[in-house]
Amino acid sequence: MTLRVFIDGAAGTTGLEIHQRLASRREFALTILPERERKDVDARSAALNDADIVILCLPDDAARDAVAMIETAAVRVIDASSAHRVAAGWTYGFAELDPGHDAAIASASRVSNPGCYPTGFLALVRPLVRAGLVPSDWLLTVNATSGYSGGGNAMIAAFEDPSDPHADATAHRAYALDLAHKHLPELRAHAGLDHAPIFQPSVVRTRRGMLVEVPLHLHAMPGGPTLDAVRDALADAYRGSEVVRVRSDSPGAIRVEDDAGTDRMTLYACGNPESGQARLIATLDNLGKGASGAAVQNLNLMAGLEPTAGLTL
Ligand SMILES: NC(=O)C1=CN([C@@H]2O[C@H](COP(=O)(O)OP(=O)(O)OC[C@H]3O[C@@H](n4cnc5c(N)ncnc54)[C@H](OP(=O)(O)O)[C@@H]3O)[C@@H](O)[C@H]2O)C=CC1
Ligand SMILES: CC(=O)N[C@@H](CCC(=O)OP(=O)(O)O)C(=O)O
Repeated sequence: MTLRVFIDGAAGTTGLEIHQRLASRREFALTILPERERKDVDARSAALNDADIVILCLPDDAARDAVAMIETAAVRVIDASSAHRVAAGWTYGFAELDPGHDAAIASASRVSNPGCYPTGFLALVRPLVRAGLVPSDWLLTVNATSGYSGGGNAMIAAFEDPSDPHADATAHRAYALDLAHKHLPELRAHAGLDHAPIFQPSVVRTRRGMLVEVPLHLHAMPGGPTLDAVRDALADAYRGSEVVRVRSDSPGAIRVEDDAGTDRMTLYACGNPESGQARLIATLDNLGKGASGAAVQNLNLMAGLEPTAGLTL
């Protein structure tokens, strides 16, 4: 059966990438509104209610409005925005979050795609909390770097503006200095932590890619887990996954672009076994596993298809 899929926000960075990934898929009949109608409430309402599955690639407020416009739970939703990531009645769309979580997504009516930074953080931390290696009340920090496409069309235009002589002035910019970034609720809740981490994001002059890092003083933690125990817990959590890969080595350097252009994520447990200090690192593409790739993975699951169909791994 061909499923009718409406991408609301298809002219945006995330929506465009989802459109490109789905354009050649025969299992789906896509609805994309023309430029003159893409913000027309009547046209969007008709498309939203005529679909089997809608994918929202909109700012948070517009995503909430879109959900309110849907008249029946029979229309299933994947929301790429941060509007519903800790909302009751929504399934968090990170298939590898826990064993069996892919089945919860497959049967869900309302699925919220994870944030790009949380995808890296949760992949590193949640299995360690689940295994009891990181206590739920431990205080964590997450340092992260994103390509500028993470800021959508507006940030891409600012970094690439040919008319601005200063457009290339920024190599690296720290932000969210008020420690109130919109990702904090999902970072805490889905990691299973009592306290939100200190979240230190930055954006760099590369178009896409992401590096998310969690430092740990293993020696100070209850039980003093070893670096090997941490690496083994990560390897156990993602054994058999085509999307999330755990490297057993510790390379000399890891680049923000290492997984750019793909829908995969790579995890590392680096550090110094002598001093008992670790640097857990995830690389992914903010527009791949961090957004559009995850949305297509969730769509595949909800449609009962091979989860990795159409993904670049
Ligand atoms: N970029 C990324 O790496 C990631 C983005 N996301 C999330 O995906 C969502 C989309 O982000 P992104 O693609 O980057 O953003 P963009 O700004 O690139 O795209 C958003 C699109 O939504 C359109 N839009 C805004 N309001 C409405 C409306 N009322 N009705 C219809 N269309 C509307 C915009 O049109 P116009 O520009 O004309 O206003 C634009 O085309 C966000 O919620 C973001 O948090 C999630 C993970 C990663
Ligand atoms: C570089 C940059 O600005 N990144 C965005 C995060 C990406 C985004 O808005 O989307 P999600 O919340 O859905 O991940 C930010 O920090 O707000």
